[in-house]
Amino acid sequence: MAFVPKSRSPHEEEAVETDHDAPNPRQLYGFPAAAAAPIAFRTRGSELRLRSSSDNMVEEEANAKIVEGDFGYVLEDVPHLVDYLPDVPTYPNPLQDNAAYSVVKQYFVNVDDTVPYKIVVQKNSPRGVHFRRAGPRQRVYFKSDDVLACIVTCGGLCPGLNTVIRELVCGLSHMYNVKQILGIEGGYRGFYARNTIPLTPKTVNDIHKRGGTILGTSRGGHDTIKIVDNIEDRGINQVYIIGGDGTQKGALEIFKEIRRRRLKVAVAGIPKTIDNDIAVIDKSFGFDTAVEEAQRAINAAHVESESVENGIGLVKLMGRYSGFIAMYATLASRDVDCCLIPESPFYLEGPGGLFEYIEKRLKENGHMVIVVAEGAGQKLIAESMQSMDHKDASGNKLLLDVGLWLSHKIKAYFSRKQKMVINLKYIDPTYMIRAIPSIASDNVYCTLLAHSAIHGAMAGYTGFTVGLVNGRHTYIPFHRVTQTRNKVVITDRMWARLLSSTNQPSFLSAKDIEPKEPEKPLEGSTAKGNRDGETTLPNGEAC
Ligand SMILES: Nc1ncnc2c1ncn2[C@@H]1O[C@H](COP(=O)(O)OP(=O)(O)O)[C@@H](O)[C@H]1O
Ligand SMILES: O=P(O)(O)OC[C@H]1O[C@](O)(COP(=O)(O)O)[C@@H](O)[C@@H]1O
Ligand SMILES: [Mg+2]
Repeated sequence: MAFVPKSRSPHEEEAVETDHDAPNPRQLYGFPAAAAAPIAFRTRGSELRLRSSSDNMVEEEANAKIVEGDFGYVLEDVPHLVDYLPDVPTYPNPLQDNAAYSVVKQYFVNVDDTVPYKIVVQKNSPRGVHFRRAGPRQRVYFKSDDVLACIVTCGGLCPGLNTVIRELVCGLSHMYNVKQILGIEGGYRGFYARNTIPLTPKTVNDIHKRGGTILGTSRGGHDTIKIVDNIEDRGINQVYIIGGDGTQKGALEIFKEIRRRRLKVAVAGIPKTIDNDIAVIDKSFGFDTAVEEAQRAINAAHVESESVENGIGLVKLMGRYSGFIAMYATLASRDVDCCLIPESPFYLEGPGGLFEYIEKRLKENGHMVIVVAEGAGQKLIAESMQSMDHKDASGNKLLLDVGLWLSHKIKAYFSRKQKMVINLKYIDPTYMIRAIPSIASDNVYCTLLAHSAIHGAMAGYTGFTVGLVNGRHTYIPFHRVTQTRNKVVITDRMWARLLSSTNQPSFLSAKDIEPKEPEKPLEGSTAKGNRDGETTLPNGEAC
């Protein structure tokens, strides 16, 4: 039977009389209680339809839970425990008795709330893809005393990791009275190779003031079966996984195995990447801190270069596949004359090349500052060094040092030109910008991400990652943030702003610029890459 929402007071949008009457997301979105063919249902006067059913429903749900509504509305929903445990009981949310939160009008998120992915629309645009809004629900699927949560951090460091750990521990304790929280040490392999450490608000109280992660981290070592065996053996029922694209892929595997075993375990991801390369989300935590810290290196490069004749300050910043840190640090600094990123191939010799530009800048200004993202120019270096492709333990490409290579090439070029003596200082602050504690604004952001993850897991959602989409906190299916990578689009306005502010050559000719595909209506999960086909600003705007 279709679910008909009852009349709602602000605190009653999910009102039910008994624990077992809680609206079941399976029913809400057309799944019958047990896996079978989808059914249509009506809510708030609009028809929502499951896009498709298949014989292999379980696998399909792991990858996509798509609901279609009127006027091209598409919800890319996240899994829920009741998808495979239809009889799991619910309880009133303890937040309704919490002195701090109970006074907030409409504290609980309306069960129908979703957030649009594309917000620039025209009169006849379809409503497009939406994600479920994050936040506390009126009913929860875990009794506080029964929760045994664990937290793990994986991949490279990023400012704010400790803040997220702290806020998960304090949020679980203070909002949901959870008493049992374990830290998994040393990344994924810590599940099966290390002992756990108990975490309490007291033990994590001031960790946000420290860089790194108190839990330790690692690359490689993801063994799904061993990890889930361990989760099951320890009786863990909420798993909070903080990490980048690789980590979220690992989290999806863990979720799928947990669901295959029909365990009542919620798996929530908190995306971490200093490179800001995770798809869909507006910005990753720690990114602002990284850009801020990069200013110190750029300032030093500027001071050094303008103090000598023909001074060149060269700064290498992080950015394996995406040049967001370099682009934003350059735009913020205004002292940078040239920014090189992985997305924008460049060349050294000849007209329109880097050497010609350096020479011109030095003649005009007597000094210059170059910022290079570590992933820039990799093809060029590989060609000149005939290097092999090396990978790290997680399978990420190991980069050749573009900073050292470029220093050497620039020096060699100008030593051949005897009339121009240059003075080059190379600064490599790459690890300094990610090993520091997060700045105030990132700390607040970390709190909200941690709280979103907790509310989602308590409400029975699973197999999701939290993320800011157009300034609103959402739950996003894992596969959505791992199938593509967020990159600077060099034919969009933000890169044009950078080119105009530095005056550097674009290193592109008209034939290098692929014609933009004509805009197609977004179709559910087929929509890939940046929304609106434009560069996503870390502040959430598209431009
Ligand atoms: N495709 C994958 N499937 C399962 N686990 C993965 C996958 N890719 C990476 N991982 C695991 O995720 C963890 C972190 O990955 P890594 O790429 O190093 O960092 P990040 O998550 O920051 O991108 C590692 O333990 C790695 O083994
Ligand atoms: O920690 P390592 O292995 O030296 O890795 C350095 C890489 O880590 C990064 O900080 C990104 O790390 P993640 O993929 O873990 O987010 C890159 O900027 C850099 O290339
Ligand atoms: Mg990564």
